[in-house]
Amino acid sequence: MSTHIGAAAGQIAPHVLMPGDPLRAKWIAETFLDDVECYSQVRGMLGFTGTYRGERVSVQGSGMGLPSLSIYCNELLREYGVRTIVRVGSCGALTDKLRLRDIVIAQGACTDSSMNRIRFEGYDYAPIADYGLLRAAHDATVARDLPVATHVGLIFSADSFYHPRPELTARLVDYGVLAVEMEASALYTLAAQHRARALAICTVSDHIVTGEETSAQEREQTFGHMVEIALDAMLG
Ligand SMILES: O=P(O)(O)O[C@H]1O[C@H](CO)[C@@H](O)[C@H]1O
Ligand SMILES: O=c1cc[nH]c(=O)[nH]1
Repeated sequence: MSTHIGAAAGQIAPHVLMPGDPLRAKWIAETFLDDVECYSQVRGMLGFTGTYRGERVSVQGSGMGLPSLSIYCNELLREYGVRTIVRVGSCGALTDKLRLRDIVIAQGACTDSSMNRIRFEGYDYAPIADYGLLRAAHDATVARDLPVATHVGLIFSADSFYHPRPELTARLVDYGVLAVEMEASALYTLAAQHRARALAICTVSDHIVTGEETSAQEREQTFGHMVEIALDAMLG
């Protein structure tokens, strides 16, 4: 058992889906996996292992924000031998090119977090997705002919959900950033450190431009297309 994950050695698969919401983790496990076992309930941050088309897959909640995700990623990568993590998150659309429920595959992640400034002593590091996963996820969206649009591009991993400086977010949009969430930058950095594969796929739950939003229940239980893409990419 690690400090924050109550699993024994071998209970977690090498491939992990990682939503922020632990109840989305439960929904994913119950909806998409067979032979599911819950391996952790520590702090309510649920973790499950099951099988998808015969392959073992785990689903681990990360909580919200880079620091929380970093705890779970560090423990998965250091103590449980995890090799692939695909975040299946929600995000806010920052541009009218995106619509509610569209999918964003995060090629790279900008951030206002100081975690990497501390890690790299002021140098800028560019956290990017694993190219093989990114390409496989994009191919999966084409093969599945999804009823929602998919966008590949930059995401902003913010420290604040209620951002105090929206004018700075607007500047990021001028430089091509599509959407805001709160974890991908840390996920990509930790995966690089541990020579693991990572990708973040997010469904647009809020539209910052139009003010549209989905309910908490919808964020928990209806963002299935990104999960299908993630499973195809991870196991394909
Ligand atoms: O729905 P999840 O995966 O938690 O992702 C997004 O939702 C949370 C904010 O509501 C943040 O964690 C953000 O990244
Ligand atoms: O971080 C997030 C996630 C969803 N919607 C937002 O506006 N921000």
